[in-house]
Amino acid sequence: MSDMLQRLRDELIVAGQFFHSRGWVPATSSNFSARLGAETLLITSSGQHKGRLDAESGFLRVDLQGVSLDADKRPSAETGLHTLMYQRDPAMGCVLHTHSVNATVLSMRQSQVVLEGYEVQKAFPSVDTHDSCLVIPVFPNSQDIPALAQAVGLYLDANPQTVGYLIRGHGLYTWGVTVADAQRHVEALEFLFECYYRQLLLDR
Ligand SMILES: CSC[C@@H](O)[C@@H](O)C(=O)COP(=O)(O)O
Ligand SMILES: [Zn+2]
Repeated sequence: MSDMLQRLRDELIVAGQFFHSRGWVPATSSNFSARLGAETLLITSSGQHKGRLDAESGFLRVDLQGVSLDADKRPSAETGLHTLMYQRDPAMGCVLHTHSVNATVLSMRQSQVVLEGYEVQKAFPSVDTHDSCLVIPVFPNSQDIPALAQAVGLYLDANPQTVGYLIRGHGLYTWGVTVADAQRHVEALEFLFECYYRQLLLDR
């Protein structure tokens, strides 16, 4: 087993523990991946508790089409939403999907979440001022992952600055060059969703 695989696997295990401590990966929800090479990804296997990932059974390798390279293990049911991001960008290093209460509830009420005026928007490399606008689109949920991935891909073609998206009643997808970057983006978006939600309540 390569040093890189072990390092990325350990980083994803720690990310899962952190997300679990914050209540963002309930039950067996959520999935994580990281790039091992030009054509290979490490991804969580389906049905695992992401706060208690086992180094052996919790992960497998897939190719960029999502085909398992470890025959005895089944990749995440949402692998197509991960491979989409790596296929689009050779610099993509990590994709994280979480199921927080705020992401789930907001996605039921909004067609998009528009974040404006928050200092924490600067957690994203493309943002250098609070005086900016981050649009987080909401896609209808679907069990047809190839169709969902196609819809996301078309949106990203038209909106390449997008830093993450929501799936209605389901959760958040965000990404980064490294696991640390993607983890920071989950944390920033969760903070911003909490602020957005509280502002909606104050404005009622
Ligand atoms: C336990 S419900 C959540 C799942 O349906 C799914 O949305 C999810 O995030 C986890 O699926 P998985 O196949 O374990 O990667
Ligand atoms: Zn999910």
